[in-house]
Amino acid sequence: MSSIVRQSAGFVRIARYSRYIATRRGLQTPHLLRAAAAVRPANAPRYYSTSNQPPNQDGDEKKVEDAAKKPQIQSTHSPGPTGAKAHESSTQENDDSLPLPEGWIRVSKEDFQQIEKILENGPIYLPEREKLLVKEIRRTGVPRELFEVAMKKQAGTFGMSDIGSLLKGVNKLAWRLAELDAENKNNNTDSSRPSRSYQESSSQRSSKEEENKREESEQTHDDTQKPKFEESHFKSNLKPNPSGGNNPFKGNDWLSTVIATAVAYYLYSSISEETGREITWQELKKNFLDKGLIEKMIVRGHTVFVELDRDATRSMYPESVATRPGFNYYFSIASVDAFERRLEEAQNELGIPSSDKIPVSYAGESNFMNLLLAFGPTVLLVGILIYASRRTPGAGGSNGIFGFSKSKAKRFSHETTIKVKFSDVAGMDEAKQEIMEFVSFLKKPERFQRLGAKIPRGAILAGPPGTGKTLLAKATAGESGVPFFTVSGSEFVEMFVGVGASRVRDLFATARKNAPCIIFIDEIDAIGRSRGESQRFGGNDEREATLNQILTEMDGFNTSEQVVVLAGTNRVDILDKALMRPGRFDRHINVDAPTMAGRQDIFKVYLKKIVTNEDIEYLSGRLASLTPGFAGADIANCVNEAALIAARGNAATITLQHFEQAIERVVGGLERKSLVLDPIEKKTVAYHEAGHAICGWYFRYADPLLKVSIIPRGKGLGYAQYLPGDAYLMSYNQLMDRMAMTLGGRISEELHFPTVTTGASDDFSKVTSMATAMVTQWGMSDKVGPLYFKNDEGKIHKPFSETTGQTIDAEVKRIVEEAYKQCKELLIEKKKEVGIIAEELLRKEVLVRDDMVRLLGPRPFDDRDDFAKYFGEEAKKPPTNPTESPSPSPAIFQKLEGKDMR
Ligand SMILES: Nc1ncnc2c1ncn2[C@@H]1O[C@H](COP(=O)(O)OP(=O)(O)OP(=O)(O)O)[C@@H](O)[C@H]1O
Repeated sequence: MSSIVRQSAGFVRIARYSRYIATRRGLQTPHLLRAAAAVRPANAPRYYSTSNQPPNQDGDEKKVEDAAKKPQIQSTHSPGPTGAKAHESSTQENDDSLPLPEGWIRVSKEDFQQIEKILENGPIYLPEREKLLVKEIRRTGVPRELFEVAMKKQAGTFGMSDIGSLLKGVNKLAWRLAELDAENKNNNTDSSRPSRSYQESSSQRSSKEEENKREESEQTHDDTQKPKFEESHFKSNLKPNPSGGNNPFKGNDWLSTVIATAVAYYLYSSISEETGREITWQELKKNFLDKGLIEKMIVRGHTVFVELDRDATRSMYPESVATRPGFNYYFSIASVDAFERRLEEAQNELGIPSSDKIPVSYAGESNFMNLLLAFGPTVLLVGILIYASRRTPGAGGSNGIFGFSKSKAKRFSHETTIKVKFSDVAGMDEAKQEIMEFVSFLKKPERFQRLGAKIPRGAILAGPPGTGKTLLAKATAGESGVPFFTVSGSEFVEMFVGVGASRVRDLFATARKNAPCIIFIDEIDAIGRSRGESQRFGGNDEREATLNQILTEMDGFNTSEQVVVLAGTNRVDILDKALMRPGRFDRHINVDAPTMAGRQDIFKVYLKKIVTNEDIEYLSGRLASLTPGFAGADIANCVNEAALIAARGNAATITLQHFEQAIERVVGGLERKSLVLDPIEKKTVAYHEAGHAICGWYFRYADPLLKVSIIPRGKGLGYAQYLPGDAYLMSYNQLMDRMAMTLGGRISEELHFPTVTTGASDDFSKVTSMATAMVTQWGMSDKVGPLYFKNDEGKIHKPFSETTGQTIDAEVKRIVEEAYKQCKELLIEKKKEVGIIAEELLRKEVLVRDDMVRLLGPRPFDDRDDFAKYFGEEAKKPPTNPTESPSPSPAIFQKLEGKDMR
């Protein structure tokens, strides 16, 4: 395709050039017209007016005399090319004419008209003004090629093969006229030095004048009104230049001729006379078939071309286009059968004997077209595939097409994207410590190699979501300043078999090329799941092949290759043991949810990035104690939420209140202002939450209560917020108090309403799972004993006997009943207090710790240290947010113990 485009662009260039020769370099009309205009005022009357000639002009009189001495020129008309000799001989008869170069022919008036017609209508377009110059060819003669073409045209034998000659002739002529023009201009500018040739020209001019006048009177044309050029400008003693000067088409250069022919064909075919015309069957029958003028018919697809007997047609229709060579009528047919029938009938009607019937031949539409239609789509498809495969970097061969087998790992480099440093990762000092060793290995490998230490190949970072595993890996790359390739385990898995393994190969090959570098495979459990585990569910060969490839690649490193593989997962428990063995992922780094101090550090990192006037030390501590169980990602989100809340209120800085609103939003969910509870439901929710609050206040081991609310948020209709603190061990009593407190809502409903609601189901779920864990995992049941039964819901068979199962059920029930009894005794005792808190809740909707102290007096037990520091008497009081709009609603109650109670 592109070659065709290039080719036609080449034609266009040549065509332009050809035209350029004829119009710019050749005829130089603008100059000519300017020159003509300059002399016209003086000379025009002498040329174009016979009646207004000024009487006393010596020069003119002399010219008239000269003209009278010269013999009259008689044009010799030659009917065809054979008359060329006669034309050449006529050169002597015309003194006004210029010497004829070799291969040029003098033309008669009739021939001149014919040539003029060709030049005006021929393949090369001449602007109107330049056509006037064509008149000059009476004096210059014409190239033989042009003359012959003119004769052929006159005889009606002009064909495609003559186009080359025509163009060549036109070019030669254009060039000659241009030279004349150039010479005349030179003469004009050097008027102070009249040359001999000029004097000759002057003498010739008068004879020309005479001739013009004679022609004018003969033709009785009113040419006097037409603008004419000063002829003296074209008279010169210019030596003939048969080779055409600088003409690029000079001589018989075959290439020029071929190109010229091609250009001419292109131009001519676009403007030439028609080569065919559609005709109806009726017309064809009436005008040609019935008269026996049809020689042959050719069926091509659904078109029939009619070949006429040209001589017979010429004798019958001498003026018809049908007589032109190469001209054919054609008509369309619906089907070949129908056409044959019709033709047969028409010929039978005319009584044409079978031996004289019109021969019909059948031609394939076009071999090329047929081939194109048959093989084109296939060739195109194959071409596209090959093209696509070539475009894929490194494609072909083992990499296959479209890059399916290329690793999708994203590459980051120290200079461009990885700006994370260890200082940006807060609250996981041990993990940082572990991983920093990789950095020193990448930076100074010789320190390890010198002592014969083997460089660790990789580390698995395991921990809950959002705890900063990816961040830690990025910081490692940022600190070590090496390229960092990050890819998710799921990106190895594709629907094509073998793709995962080849992507692993590609990833490691790229990493080796860029060593030293770090590969980080996030969510490695997507491919690193234990092979034995997956067999149980039918297995997945593709995933296993990918895992095997990772194992192979990690084995394939030699100790000097500085490629470190880090992997992140939330499910380290299901990873294949082979992956975890030393020599592959040597280090197992736990990245757990941050402790209180860790959260404080993380808060500090993010508080630095926002605008706040609060004391960062106090603020970060308070926020950290408000957010037990929060991972780094939750903290980052919380700080951002606070900034958004502050911005929404057009605040100048972010205050503690904004942070607390943000935490509440993150913990409890979005406030549901549209949820309107009816009064009974609202009252039930208030008493339910008051039951929890009273339990939290009066049970010794309950977590400190922070806030009670009956504003619906997230999925819950109300909630009580406790601060459980970072408890790593829990005693039996703590568990019992927590269970009793969780049942406080339902028991309060029982005590204050005639019936109970569905709102306590989430409480029951928590209580049940706590009691079950006490019996089956924590060894807190004497009857079951110190046994551990893993609660795996996927397993069909329980890991204990039927009898043990019954014992477990009985023990779980017993523990829950004990907690129930404990709670009921307290709430019966504190029934009045429950009522006080519930009524206050109905009024204010949100109660904070201060309200509880005001209504119930101080809590009878000491608070935890951290709680006392940030929320006790000595601490600044957190601003309350009682202004949030009330909104009652149906169904489920949900409470929050920090984050755990969701
Ligand atoms: N210790 C931390 N210090 C600072 N920012 C942290 C920390 N942990 C998490 N973040 C923030 O949380 C975002 C998410 O962390 P990251 O993607 O590293 O978690 P992850 O453990 O890889 O999670 P997942 O297991 O879901 O992939 C980080 O971009 C960062 O903003």
